[in-house]
Amino acid sequence: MMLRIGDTSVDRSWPVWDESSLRRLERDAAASLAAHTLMRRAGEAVARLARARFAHARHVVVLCGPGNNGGDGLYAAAELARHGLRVEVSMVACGNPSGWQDRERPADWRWALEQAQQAGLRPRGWASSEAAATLRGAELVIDALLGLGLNRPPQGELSEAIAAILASGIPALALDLPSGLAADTGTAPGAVVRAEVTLTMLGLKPGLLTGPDAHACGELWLDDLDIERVRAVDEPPAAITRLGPAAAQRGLPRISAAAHKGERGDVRVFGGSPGMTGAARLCAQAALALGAGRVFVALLDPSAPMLDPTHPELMQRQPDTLLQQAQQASRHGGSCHVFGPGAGNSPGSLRLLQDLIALDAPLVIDADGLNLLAAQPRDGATWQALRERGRSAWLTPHPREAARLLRWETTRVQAGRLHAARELAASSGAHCVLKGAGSVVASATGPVWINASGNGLLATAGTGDVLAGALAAFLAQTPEADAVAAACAAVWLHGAGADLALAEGASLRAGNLPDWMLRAWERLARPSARHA
Ligand SMILES: NC(=O)C1=CN([C@@H]2O[C@H](COP(=O)(O)OP(=O)(O)OC[C@H]3O[C@@H](n4cnc5c(N)ncnc54)[C@H](OP(=O)(O)O)[C@@H]3O)[C@@H](O)[C@H]2O)[C@@H](O)CC1
Ligand SMILES: Nc1ncnc2c1ncn2[C@@H]1O[C@H](COP(=O)(O)OP(=O)(O)O)[C@@H](O)[C@H]1O
Ligand SMILES: [K+]
Repeated sequence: MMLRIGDTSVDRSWPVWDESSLRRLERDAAASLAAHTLMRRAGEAVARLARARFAHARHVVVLCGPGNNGGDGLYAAAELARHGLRVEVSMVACGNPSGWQDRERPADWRWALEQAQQAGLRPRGWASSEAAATLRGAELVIDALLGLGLNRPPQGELSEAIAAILASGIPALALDLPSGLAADTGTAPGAVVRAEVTLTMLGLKPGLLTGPDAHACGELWLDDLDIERVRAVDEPPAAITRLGPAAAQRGLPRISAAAHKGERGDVRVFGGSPGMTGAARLCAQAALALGAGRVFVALLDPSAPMLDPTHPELMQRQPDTLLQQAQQASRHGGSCHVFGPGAGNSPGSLRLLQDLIALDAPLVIDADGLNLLAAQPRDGATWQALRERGRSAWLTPHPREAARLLRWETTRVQAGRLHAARELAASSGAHCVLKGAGSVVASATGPVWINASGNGLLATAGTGDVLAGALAAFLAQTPEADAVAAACAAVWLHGAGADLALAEGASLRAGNLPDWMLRAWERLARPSARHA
């Protein structure tokens, strides 16, 4: 079965596999199949997609590397030649042709080379001096240089071939992964192919969904090579799961027809020190828009006006008053607190954060709340209280905030986003939403989700405050047992709103993001889901 990931008509909760799990799956599958079956299926799938997706291409160059990724490419080349296309095959970093059938080479690779030769192809070695000529006139280049086996920056012929693809401007169909992209992390240690389309085999890899170079994959397709075990699952989620609309839909708050405002959750937002009141207001406005029954906001700037005339529904209180209200209410459920947007770093802010951590209500810690936390010793009382609290806490760092919390460099966070999010969750006992393209939702135990929605339009001030407010609105309306599903819904809608804005060519700013999120919600929710 082959399909385009992101096609909403077939969206499922796709499991995502790290390299070692994929290798295990491959071994298990290969053990019960005739020799070379997986490579045959992979090559056939690539040829099928090449012919369908690049139907105009009559002249195809296939660049094959020294491992099984190259073997898949050789079999795909044979298939394309059998369909009458003009196909040229270049063997990159494969050494002298006289050694291609040496026993040290992978058996599948040697078999695929024979298949290509039997199809009438004459694979040639890579000639550095003729790099540009190798690709000249081609309408499609199939990148079968490196896949799962990347273990160091591409050098020599491999980096030359990647550079030639990049310089040629010819559309590239990457086989399994864009060559140079690390499957587990979405980083590129050196040059990386920028593919128009990637057809990945067997299962999705984290590095195609999150990480600084994940976007190198372009349009993403999956072929499961007809291995039953890797099919999309609904329940329970895999260890790592792609967060798409199907999963988001399951986490949407259910609003009963007879609901009253007390049942739709109270959100209390603490933040907005002098000069930063907008951050707390944006957060509160988002909580309101996303359906919280009542939203209270305490601004830490004592001179801030007590009314937001654009949003008279918001109830503004002094910080001490709102804290007292939170202390009295927190045991009754149906509320969520947010600490952080624009909160500053004064001793008073820290005390407030500590008081909120001590309460028995869900708590979202964002922005300055995370910076205050980062400045506290890991073995001190604040972190200890966070680890020991009974109700869920949510940390929503962007990569730099995560780096401060973990005491790492930001580049280290970005070089292993799943690892960073898990590490943060494990050390704090809280759930973590590591923001940035492909946001990662992780818990101390339990599965990790990688968000599939969102785009660069979100890279504008205040959109993180909106996420914190939306998250709080959903958590306040959801029983603790379903908190992760609700958070996933909020994270997905946040990106999906931006995707709708992009599709319509509209401008996006934090202030109108909640409206776009509601439109995304409208599209997602069947009437029965919203009003069940
Ligand atoms: N496992 C699966 O689930 C399935 C796998 N399938 C296919 O197999 C592919 C994985 O094959 P693979 O393991 O042979 O690795 P691959 O990426 O071809 O390269 C390894 C070779 O490259 C070399 N090399 C690495 N980095 C290098 C560098 N920077 N610069 C230079 N050389 C470098 C490395 O050399 P070495 O480290 O040994 O010196 C080795 O020779 C996978 O992506 C998919 O296409 C599917 O068909 C079925 C399901
Ligand atoms: N290129 C991108 N693709 C997807 N999401 C993005 C991108 N850039 C930013 N975002 C999202 O936008 C939000 C920005 O949050 P944050 O950095 O906290 O901003 P602020 O502090 O200004 O509110 C996060 O949810 C992040 O995931
Ligand atoms: K590749």
